[in-house]
Amino acid sequence: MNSQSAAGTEAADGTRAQRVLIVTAVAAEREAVLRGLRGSSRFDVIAAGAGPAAAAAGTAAALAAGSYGCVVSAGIGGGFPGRAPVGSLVVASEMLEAALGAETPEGFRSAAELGFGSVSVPAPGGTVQALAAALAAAGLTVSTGPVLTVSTATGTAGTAAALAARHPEAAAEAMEGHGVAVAAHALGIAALELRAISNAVGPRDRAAWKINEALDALTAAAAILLEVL
Ligand SMILES: O=C(O)c1cccc(C(=O)CC[C@H]2O[C@@H](n3cnc4c(=O)[nH]cnc43)[C@H](O)[C@@H]2O)c1
Repeated sequence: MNSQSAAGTEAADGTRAQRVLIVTAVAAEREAVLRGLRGSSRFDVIAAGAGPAAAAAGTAAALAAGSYGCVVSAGIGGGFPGRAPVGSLVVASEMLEAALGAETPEGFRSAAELGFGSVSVPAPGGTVQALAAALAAAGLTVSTGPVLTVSTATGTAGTAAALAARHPEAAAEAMEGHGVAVAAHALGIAALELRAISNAVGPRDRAAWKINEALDALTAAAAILLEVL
């Protein structure tokens, strides 16, 4: 007899049986995650490509080929100033599609405002809190909050301000989380998003991105995923 929770499937002997799929965008992120997982056979890690479409398609294909209890969108991301500093980690409370909508003379109208239905997939709250607590206990800087999925990385102060005004609780932005979550949700599988912050959301300064620092944080966080999921 197994007891099921968002954080895992615990067998009668106390062992966890849940298989976990981790979806990154690029190979460097996949390798960073694999370093942290230290060869655990319970986790599969794929690099599905950048953007929500590639992420959703890659996730759906992997879920069709295997049996998983949980899916994690993981990688580097941009942090909203004052919420998620460079080098820190963000565990998403929800994976929110922020780019889908329409321009109007009065400004951007979101897909939700246009009546397209929900553009947000909530993460399982207990697991989010457990993961954030475990990351903090390991000495890592972590915050929780919505992570926005965008198709164009923010590159101006104006876009950053507009996004922050529309989503004042947002902690980070990246390009895949909502796609991964929609694919998982369609199969009734819990989805999480974990971002290591490489840059601030704001005026583009690619040379200033701390990619290696963020990949190191991602490796450290993956080691904690082993304990929590
Ligand atoms: O150039 C490299 O060495 C390198 C190593 C690892 C990752 C990359 C990427 O460019 C990853 C692309 C991926 O990163 C996310 N991301 C990061 N910052 C932002 C942002 O400010 N806004 C949106 N997305 C961001 C995103 O998920 C991309 O798919 C390069």
